[in-house]
Amino acid sequence: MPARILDGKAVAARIREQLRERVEARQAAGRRPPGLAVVLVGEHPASSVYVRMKRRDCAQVGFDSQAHDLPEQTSQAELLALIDRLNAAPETHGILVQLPLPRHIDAQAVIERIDPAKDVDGFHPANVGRLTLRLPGLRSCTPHGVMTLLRETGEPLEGRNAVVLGQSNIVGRPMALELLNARCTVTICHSRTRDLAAEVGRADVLVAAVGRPEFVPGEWIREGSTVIDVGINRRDDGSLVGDVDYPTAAERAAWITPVPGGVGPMTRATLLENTLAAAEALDA
Ligand SMILES: Nc1nc2c(c(=O)[nH]1)N[C@@H](CN(C=O)c1ccc(C(=O)N[C@@H](CCC(=O)O)C(=O)O)cc1)CN2
Ligand SMILES: [Mg+2]
Repeated sequence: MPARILDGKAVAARIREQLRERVEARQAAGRRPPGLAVVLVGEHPASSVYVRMKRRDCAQVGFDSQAHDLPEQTSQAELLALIDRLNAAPETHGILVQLPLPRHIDAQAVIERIDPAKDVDGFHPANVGRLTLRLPGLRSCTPHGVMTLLRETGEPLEGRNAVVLGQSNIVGRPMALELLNARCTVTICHSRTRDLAAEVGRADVLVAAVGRPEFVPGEWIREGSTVIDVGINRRDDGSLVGDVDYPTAAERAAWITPVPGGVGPMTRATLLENTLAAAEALDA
């Protein structure tokens, strides 16, 4: 039986519709719309695309989308000064600084300058710490979105073997914590992992976030597993592929995310959810 598709695009559209209704209700009660400041430094081509999509999503659900497009030469001090202003602005509930930043800027210093209550990316150490301790807080969008998507399968996660490929701060590490909090048995694999094929073969739930096109062959995939592909790799012909070899993996998995249309739209929908949650908490 070929795998069933976990359609992130459709789930994200449903989330946006629910958010639009909640924003309408908020405004009917005389409250301001959630405000999201999206900060883009320089002209990284993929980042420009993602930022445009995020701003379009905001408009669709009735958020106040606040654009801050800064030149490549922006200094770290100038960027930190902008963050300070946004931290203090009552109309700004969420602050997102698109990554990667130009090399002359220390991204970690920028992340740590954002008020944790407005850190809708969930990257601030305070929010990562809260996730680690199973305390409520703003949770990183891609892993949080993956958890929403996993719920769509209707299959319980408790006790399942989850394998995360990749240990980045944005995806791999928070993803492993999310799965642990859902009471999976979690393995994180990275470049020093000895027998990747064997580890992947034990995965009831596999999350691939290595950033290498079609890195995971279908023959590694456990029969009947759930395969979540976080990779978004652009091929020379302009098309997108994930980190998993989709056609062969889909022959063995029970559920699989497509690329595009899987995790990417869920990352963006979760950003909107986080922004509304931040607005509700800040304006309470
Ligand atoms: N501040 C942040 N920077 C970055 C993040 C992040 O979560 N916060 N993640 C990635 C990029 N990213 C969000 O910014 C992102 C990438 C892709 C998509 C998406 O919707 N992809 C579509 C395809 C888009 C296309 O056609 O190119 C899909 O997968 O269907 C959403 C978010 C790095 N930086
Ligand atoms: Mg995708």
